Amino acid sequence: MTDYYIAPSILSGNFGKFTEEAIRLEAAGADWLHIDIMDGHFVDNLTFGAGVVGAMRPYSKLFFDCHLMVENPENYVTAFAEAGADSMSIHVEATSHIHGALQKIRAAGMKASVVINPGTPVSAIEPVLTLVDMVLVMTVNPGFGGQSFLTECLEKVSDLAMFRKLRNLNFDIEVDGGITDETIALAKQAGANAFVAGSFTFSGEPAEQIRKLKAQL
Ligand SMILES: O=C(CO)[C@H](O)[C@H](O)COP(=O)(O)O
Ligand SMILES: [Co+2]
Repeated sequence: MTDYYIAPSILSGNFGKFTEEAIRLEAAGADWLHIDIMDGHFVDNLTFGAGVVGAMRPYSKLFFDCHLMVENPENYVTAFAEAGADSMSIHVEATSHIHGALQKIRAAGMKASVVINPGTPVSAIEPVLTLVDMVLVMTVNPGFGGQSFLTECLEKVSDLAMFRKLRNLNFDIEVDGGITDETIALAKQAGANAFVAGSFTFSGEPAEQIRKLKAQL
């Protein structure tokens, strides 16, 4: 049986109240907490680093699903492991050493996940699909919340699901960007089982918004 995960993104929450937002999302029924780390280089936006993740950690039992939109993410593996991250999702476009970086994440005791931007084909990550616990398919260009879902990315989700079956692999498939109670059904149908939702979660009462998302699964 497939496990499905709703991962609200704290990117759309109140940046003055990270800990309170994490507590609120856990009470609202979130399965994971999606944490967007941006460096102002890989994407044109800046958020925060491992220090904030470590500060939230004692207040939440949620799985911390850390999405690093940073150049050379391999340099931050130890910091995120020490901060209590459960997984690190790193972009294949952000490092010349994706294979070694994913190995380093697992060696540090976290789940390893590789991310592809809308313009990156599945073939770019095929050589590392035996090394990952999850593939994150971006369904918007990374950097900002509140963008529209790119339907054309769904073909990559189905290709990954097919590849996984043919090779008898076992990774989760997450989608990130523009997920609503309508687009989540399309992503699920294509084969995704983890769904990031930032602006949708915070566009109403999070518990009610998460309930609407789960109703589609
Ligand atoms: O990685 C991200 C942006 O780069 C965010 O996780 C994503 O945009 C979530 O926000 P929304 O659900 O509003 O699209
Ligand atoms: Co994200």
